[in-house]
Amino acid sequence: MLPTLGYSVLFIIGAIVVKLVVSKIRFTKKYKLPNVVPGWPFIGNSLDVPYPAGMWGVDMAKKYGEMFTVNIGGRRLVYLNSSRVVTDLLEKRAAIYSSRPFRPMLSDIMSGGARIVFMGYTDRWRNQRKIMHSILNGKQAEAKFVPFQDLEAKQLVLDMYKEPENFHKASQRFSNSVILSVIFGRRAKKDDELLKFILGYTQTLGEYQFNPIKSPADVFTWLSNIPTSLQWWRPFGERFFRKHVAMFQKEYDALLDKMNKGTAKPCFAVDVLRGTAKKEFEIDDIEKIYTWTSLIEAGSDTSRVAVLQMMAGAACYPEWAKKARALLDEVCGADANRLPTLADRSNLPYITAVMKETLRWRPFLQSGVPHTLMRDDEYEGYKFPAGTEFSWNAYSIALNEKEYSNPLKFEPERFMNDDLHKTAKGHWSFGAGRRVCVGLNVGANNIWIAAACILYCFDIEQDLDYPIDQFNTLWEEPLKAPFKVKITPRSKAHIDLIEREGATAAAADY
Ligand code: HEM
Repeated sequence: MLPTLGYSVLFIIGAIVVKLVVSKIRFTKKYKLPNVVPGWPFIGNSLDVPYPAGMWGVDMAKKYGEMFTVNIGGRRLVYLNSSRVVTDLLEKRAAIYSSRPFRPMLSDIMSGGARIVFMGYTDRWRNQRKIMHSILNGKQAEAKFVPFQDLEAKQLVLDMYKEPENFHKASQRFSNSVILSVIFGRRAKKDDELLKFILGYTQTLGEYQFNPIKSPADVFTWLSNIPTSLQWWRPFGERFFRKHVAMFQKEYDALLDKMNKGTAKPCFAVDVLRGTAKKEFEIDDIEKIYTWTSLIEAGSDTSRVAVLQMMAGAACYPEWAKKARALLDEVCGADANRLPTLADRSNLPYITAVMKETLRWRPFLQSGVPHTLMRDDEYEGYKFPAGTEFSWNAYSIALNEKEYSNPLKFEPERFMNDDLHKTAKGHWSFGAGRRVCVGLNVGANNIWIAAACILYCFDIEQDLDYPIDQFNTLWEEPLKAPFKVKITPRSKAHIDLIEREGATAAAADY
């Protein structure tokens, strides 16, 4: 009996090995991927990619050149390390390079299949994207956002003045409040419950991204076919989903209550609930919740981090901040006459360059976001199978001197050119092709007004006892300040201005 069982097991193992070898030979005959990085059997390079991956990406690009391929548990991910190849593939061939990897845990279990950022290139994605586009872009949308951005920036400088050590919290509240006002018609409070909840779960989503231990089915996707009772990761994912829906349901119910009492402010959610929004918005409640939630999380986290990076840039390279200050003084007065507003954009092109350089200097998504190829493709002698993933290697492009002169330096002058007002041109921080950030105009204005008000009001300096690590800082650190910095008001007149305009902003209660 035993020898027979032993032979059977040996036979099965042998058959699997032969199958693997045959499919590998077939694959190698048919396809050719660029610079395949050696990995371990079965798990490939799953354990090699650190988080954050920025400086790892820089080193790998130096070693392998314009493209290299890693294997994450059988999924092939090609890193694109130059603007040339990102443009050729993700931009020019966007029609077939715009899907997303299949993520049974993150997308389906944890997000009910309704979170746009994880969706494939499907009709559902197109519809949600259309909805978001209509909320975020165009002249009418801008007219809705700008008053909130101006108001929240005033409170931002007040919060930084009162509690400079909590500058990260001030930035969190600022960006979150802008998008909350547009979506739910309410401001974010200090230590807002929803904001804390978002910061907590975005960190969890980050930790679960392609983590073979926490989220094995996203790495070894075939695991999603085993019986659900054996999927040990599933109960956590389902709990995460239920908690998420319950939290946003609370917002939804609070808004319904305000609508019944006649106290609801005009906002996007009210339009949807009253049925006055467009036809695309006829979607089920889970999808409504995820449309709002995606806007609130993507709209908060990215801008809050960018504002902190702008401050790190000012502390590390003070000469550009001095120049920006002088230009702001010409427009708003050297004696602290008034805070800048977004209406000043046409008179302050240098601040627009500061906004673009903030995005270029240290991209928020350090090694990009994978786009999935939808059918087989060929490029410069390589043959890619459908399903291959491609990511722009953001840090490696941003810090490469073939792409930018003096790339380590924060130097807004590099953007003072004819493309200044093309927000996404000259850097890849908003992504590429058809998946490019749908909120880029809102994000750009958030950074613009925050930078203008902060640079006008404060001296931002390094704390020499704690120099800023420009390369390995985890900028998106959710619970504490990612670096130390000294924030000092410029003068008594500036303090008066901050208190005066900040107090009016803080009093706006809705
Ligand atoms: C500094 C600000 C921002 C940065 C750096 C940023 C960056 C990005 C990046 C890199 C992507 C992925 C692009 C790709 O896959 O090619 C993305 C997608 C997205 N962003 Fe932003 N973003 C910012 C602000 C915003 C804002 C303010 C909103 C909304 C209010 C927003 C909403 C979204 C959404 C919904 C997606 C998913 C789009 C899709 O998958 O089709 N973002 N963003």
